[in-house]
Amino acid sequence: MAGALEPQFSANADMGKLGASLSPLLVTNGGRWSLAMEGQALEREFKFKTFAKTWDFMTAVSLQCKLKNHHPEWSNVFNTTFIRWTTHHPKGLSEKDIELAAICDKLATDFGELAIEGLQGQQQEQQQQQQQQQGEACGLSGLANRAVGSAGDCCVPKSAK
Ligand SMILES: C[C@H](O)[C@H](O)[C@H]1CNC2=NC(N)=NC(=O)C2=N1
Repeated sequence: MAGALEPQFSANADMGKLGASLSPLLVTNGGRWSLAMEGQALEREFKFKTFAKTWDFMTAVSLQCKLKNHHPEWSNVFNTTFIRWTTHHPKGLSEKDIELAAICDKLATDFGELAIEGLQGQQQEQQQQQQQQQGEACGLSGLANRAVGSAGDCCVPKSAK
């Protein structure tokens, strides 16, 4: 079960510090993010009223990615954006993933993120898991997975190849 996953931090991470900043982001602690990919990733969906708002949010996120030199695995259809933060090299959750996840939460609020009606954190996570089990290939995480497959080993420095 995704909720029972332990975070897998990338090599050289200060686990105590990362654990403390990660914890409030998680659905299990009242946040909005779920651990995925065997604890190596944080993911969630964002919904907005219109495509224009969604795209503005994604543009704002992309500016932060440029500033931090860190990219998400993400996909978008109409008013919904799926974002997964994971570090490709060294593999696992890093400080940048956690920092950018928190920035996404803040930006989403600024751009008028819609509340997921009637769903509390735990229920929301159950729904996400069901969606994963029901075949992510046609969902937004499936779209992001396809992009990951095509991008190859994007983040391995040339010296380590
Ligand atoms: C060479 C450059 O520093 C790397 O490609 C960076 C850029 N952005 C990155 N983004 C992510 N998500 N993981 C990485 O390992 C990573 N590495």
